[in-house]
Amino acid sequence: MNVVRGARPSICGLPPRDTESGPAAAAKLGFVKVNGSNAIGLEGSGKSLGLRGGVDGGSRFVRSIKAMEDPTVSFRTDCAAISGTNLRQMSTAGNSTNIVWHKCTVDKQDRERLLQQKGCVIWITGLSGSGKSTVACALSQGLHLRGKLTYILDGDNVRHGLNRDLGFNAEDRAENIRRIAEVAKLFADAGIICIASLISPYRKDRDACRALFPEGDFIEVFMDVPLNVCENRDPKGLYKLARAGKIKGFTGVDDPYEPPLKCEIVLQQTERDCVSPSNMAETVISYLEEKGYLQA
Ligand SMILES: Nc1ncnc2c1ncn2[C@@H]1O[C@H](COP(=O)(O)OS(=O)(=O)O)[C@@H](OP(=O)(O)O)[C@H]1O
Ligand SMILES: Nc1ncnc2c1ncn2[C@@H]1O[C@H](COP(=O)(O)OP(=O)(O)O)[C@@H](O)[C@H]1O
Repeated sequence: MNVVRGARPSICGLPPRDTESGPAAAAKLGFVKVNGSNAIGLEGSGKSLGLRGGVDGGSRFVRSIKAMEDPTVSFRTDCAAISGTNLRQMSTAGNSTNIVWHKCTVDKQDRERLLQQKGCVIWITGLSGSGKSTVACALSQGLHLRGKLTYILDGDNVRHGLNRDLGFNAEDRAENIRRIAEVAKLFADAGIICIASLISPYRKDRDACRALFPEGDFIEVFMDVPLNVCENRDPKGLYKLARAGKIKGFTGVDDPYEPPLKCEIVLQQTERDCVSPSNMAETVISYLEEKGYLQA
């Protein structure tokens, strides 16, 4: 029995760092806290480990860490394999020259096995007020209840931080969309189902995002809601301000919205036909199920 206890073993002559502690460090060592006591997962032992998570309204999921059941998973201890430095290939990306891609032995598939899902991005596009944020939340909730890990990148929210330097002219919108797509790509690589909800009004910007992802991993969802419905909702009073000329370049008023010509999912709503956000979320979840994204 290979029980790892105490401080991390030293790697390449570096002394063990006793500053590393907490759940992340414990997880690295194979320790996971279950109901307050330390349970130990054993590499290659064929034993699974119960983990409690996904709490909602009193219901709990008990899931097992598949990686720990997988006899092919083993720790590499040689420096080259761990650091990935045996794969040196100089490249250039944008203004960055002489850069080297660093590859790790733990990859996307390993993370997906652990999470029992496939990393991807659900890209929700549509007019302001079309219900993007609402459906993003409903979707996140629906997937969470199924024990799936999601993260929402909402245009409005990301503009409070990472994209606070950007406005709403075409160039800034393109940069806003590009950055969110790059972040979504990192989340997808982490094995997470990333939900991006932003107007993303221009087709060519959305197509550029799609090109960043492997085939199938960019799932474009169009909120097909007529402008008058969005304008009647106007929860933030922005259409009113735009019509009064107090906001310039407002999407749908004096800046264009280009609907997708071909996308994976259309969530349609008319004045008469009111579909609930949870029904819309179910449509997306069915798609994910059918395409195999809810399993590793
Ligand atoms: N000029 C203009 N046009 C459109 N929207 C505007 C504008 N100015 C501010 N807002 C508010 O910003 C939110 C849109 O941000 P996004 O990052 O989704 O926009 S974009 O994808 O870069 O076009 C958008 O949020 P939602 O209503 O949730 O879509 C608006 O609240
Ligand atoms: N399926 C729906 N049916 C009726 N109203 C909705 C629906 N989805 C969203 N809404 C309402 O429409 C308004 C705009 O929704 P929101 O999610 O903020 O849109 P967006 O993020 O596209 O700007 C909100 O007041 C919300 O409650």
